[in-house]
Amino acid sequence: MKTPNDLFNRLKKLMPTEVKPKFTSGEELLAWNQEQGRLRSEAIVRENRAMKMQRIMGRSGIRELHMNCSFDNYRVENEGQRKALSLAREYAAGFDNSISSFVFSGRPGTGKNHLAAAIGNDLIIRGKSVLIVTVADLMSSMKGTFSGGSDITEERLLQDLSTVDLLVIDEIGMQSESRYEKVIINQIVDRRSSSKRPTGMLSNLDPAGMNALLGERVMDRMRLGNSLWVRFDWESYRSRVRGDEY
Ligand SMILES: Nc1ncnc2c1ncn2[C@@H]1O[C@H](COP(=O)(O)OP(=O)(O)OP(=O)(O)O)[C@@H](O)[C@H]1O
Repeated sequence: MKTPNDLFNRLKKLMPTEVKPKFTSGEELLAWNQEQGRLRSEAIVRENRAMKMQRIMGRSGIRELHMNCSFDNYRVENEGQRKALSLAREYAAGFDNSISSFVFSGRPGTGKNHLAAAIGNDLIIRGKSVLIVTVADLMSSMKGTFSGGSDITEERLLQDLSTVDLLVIDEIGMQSESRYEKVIINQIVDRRSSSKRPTGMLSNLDPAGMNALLGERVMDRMRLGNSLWVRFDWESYRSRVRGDEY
């Protein structure tokens, strides 16, 4: 059997003298080859992940508006924000192998999406798949699978939603959720928690309101492990957003 050194010596003979190879021995050639294989398989995983997001929502996992939200550009002006920021950072840092979900509830414009996107952006950099989606978008994707022209089934979409590393469901309670919406959210949270995948929820309702809306069964699953529940009860930041800060 040919060794990496035999192969390297043959390559050397074939190579024009002015070409400087990236390696100088058979061992280096082998290591280079293995590294290229590793980089290629990482690229394939990334491509598959991006394709999955496109398939689920027709876009990347975090909306453009929130792509630049980070822990560093979340401004702290009161104790509540300081605590929320620190808990969100801790949540992201401890995400690997964790089953813990999070619920950010409270007033509009207080940074629930900002901190959820900061968690998501941090995880994406670490190679995780993240999808932040509103209930309305979720339902229109589900309903889209019923149309004759759709090439994705309801089951496939549910499966995709249940297997992203972090799914964040936004605007819970914006409309009076229909029975179908409750069943779908129930199924997604159920599937995700039984396969040990965490879910994030963002809502203007308080925990009691979320319980009344989605039911004890779903909200109990959101408490698995060391889950994070934060109340955002300060003034809206929206009037201060200029649009060019990040
Ligand atoms: N503490 C903060 N520092 C910097 N930017 C902030 C802060 N809080 C909120 N923002 C910005 O204000 C805007 C509104 O915040 P965000 O969308 O996170 O609010 P929300 O709590 O999710 O609101 P809603 O309940 O209405 O969806 C965003 O552009 C966000 O980046």
